[in-house]
Amino acid sequence: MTAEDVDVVVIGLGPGGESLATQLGKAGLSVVGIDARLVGGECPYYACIPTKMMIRAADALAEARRANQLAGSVQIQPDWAPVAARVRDDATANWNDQAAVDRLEAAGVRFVRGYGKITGTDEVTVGDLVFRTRKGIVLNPGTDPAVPPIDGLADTPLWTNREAVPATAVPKSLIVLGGGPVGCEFAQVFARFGADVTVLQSPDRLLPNDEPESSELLRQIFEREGIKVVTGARATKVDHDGAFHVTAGGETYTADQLLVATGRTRDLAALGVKAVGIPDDGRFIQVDDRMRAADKVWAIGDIAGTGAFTHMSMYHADIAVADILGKDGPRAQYHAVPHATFTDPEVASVGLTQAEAEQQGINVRTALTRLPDSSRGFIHKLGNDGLIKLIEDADRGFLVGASAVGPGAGEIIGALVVAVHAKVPTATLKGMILAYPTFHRAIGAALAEL
Ligand SMILES: Cc1cc2nc3c(=O)[nH]c(=O)nc-3n(C[C@H](O)[C@H](O)[C@H](O)COP(=O)(O)OP(=O)(O)OC[C@H]3O[C@@H](n4cnc5c(N)ncnc54)[C@H](O)[C@@H]3O)c2cc1C
Ligand SMILES: NC(=O)c1ccc[n+]([C@@H]2O[C@H](COP(=O)([O-])OP(=O)(O)OC[C@H]3O[C@@H](n4cnc5c(N)ncnc54)[C@H](O)[C@@H]3O)[C@@H](O)[C@H]2O)c1
Repeated sequence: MTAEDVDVVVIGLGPGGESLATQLGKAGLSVVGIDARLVGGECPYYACIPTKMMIRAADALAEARRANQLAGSVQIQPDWAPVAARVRDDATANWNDQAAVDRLEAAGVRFVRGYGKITGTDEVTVGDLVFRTRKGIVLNPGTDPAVPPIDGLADTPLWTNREAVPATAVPKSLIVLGGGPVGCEFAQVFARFGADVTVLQSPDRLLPNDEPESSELLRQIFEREGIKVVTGARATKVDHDGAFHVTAGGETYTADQLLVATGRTRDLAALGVKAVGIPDDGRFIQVDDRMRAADKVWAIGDIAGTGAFTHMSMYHADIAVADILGKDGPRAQYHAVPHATFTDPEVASVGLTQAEAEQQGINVRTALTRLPDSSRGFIHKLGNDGLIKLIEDADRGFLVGASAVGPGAGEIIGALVVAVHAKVPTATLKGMILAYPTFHRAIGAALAEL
């Protein structure tokens, strides 16, 4: 096979890879973008966008139910059909990426659908095509759902996010294995559409990467909504006889459907990373602050292990683009990475948790205020659950982390991202004027406790 010479090959076109390839193509480089599945990756077709459409619908139902106590009498007949149609038609164009391929090609990128592999220094093979790169290779392979090696689980008709997103009907009953962001978001959606949902989570709380107070509040709300939450429950056995029977923590739970949401994985050996000196036995690819993983190799997105979020993939892309184009762009820094889990209430955070700050030896001072105690919480009444927690470095006098749980917490956290990112002195934050009566005004109440 004769190799073709190009400037850059991008293996995997998740949100970051797509953006990077587009930027480099527009900058005049000869770029080949390779994806085995759909251009844009998990986020537009099986993750962020369709799941947030499902959540929008589930939240509309919850809000309509609240109207019964706030605004009269409302009759609700949940129907999954409009949700499934919106996911199929609006979010994913029936899982067709032609529009994304067209956009990429309009930017001058050559798109190849197939599984790309590094087959030598500066060399990538996809099917019977071989490319030799002048400037380098960018890896944006993202992750596949991880299905744990539980006795009896393989070969059952389980769901991961890739089957739950295209679902055309709501199961009567659902076991959700894993209480991280994926498990929690889906659990509440399907419960609000009438499924009898049980979450089995092996750690002792939901969303273990968030503050314990956030986890505890979400658990209370899930239980209030009729979702069964079993923590400390590591699944060890699955039987399927039409229904799923999952054994965890000595008990057996039965449901019509099982959704596995136990994390993500990527086979680095299949990507051929060893050919450029990158170890292929770990979960992630180590990168420096310019996203360099090896000589003339960059890795961006989930695979970099700095937070599996679309905003991180896009952030990495811009840094790698600047480096590839030889520009003196900003270096990656991770002291103010935000995330939001879009349950109701939303659970958002930025920077360090209290435990992480303490582990780093920071002299931590914390403050916590509850949204129902705020004026806006009092007005809002039903659905006002939430909190704001601040983590201050007391010696240096600025916030190193913060959490917000509540209606619109993913928006509230924006103000705290600015504070943590820019290391704004706590004294300066205390002088802010916050509009009345907003939920974010509770940040002021929390600051007053520091
Ligand atoms: C259910 C769910 C909901 C989520 N919701 C949110 C959210 O609300 N907000 C948020 O910020 N994040 C969310 N995420 C996370 C988000 O989807 C990812 O962080 C995001 O997609 C970025 O991933 P990535 O750029 O690393 O690559 P991915 O999106 O995983 O895409 C990688 C692409 O590479 C391709 N590929 C892999 N290997 C090869 C190869 N060897 N050759 C060719 N192609 C290859 C794959 O086919 C895929 O298209 C969610 C995730 C899930 C599962
Ligand atoms: N809104 C968002 O930003 C959003 C939404 C969804 C997913 N994501 C990202 O996608 C990634 C994947 O999310 P996820 O929730 O699948 O993974 P996760 O790793 O965050 O959570 C999975 C949970 O399942 C538990 N678990 C593992 N094996 C188990 C078993 N056998 N029995 C019971 N519990 C078990 C794990 O301990 C963990 O707490 C995350 O990194 C997250 O950042 C982000």
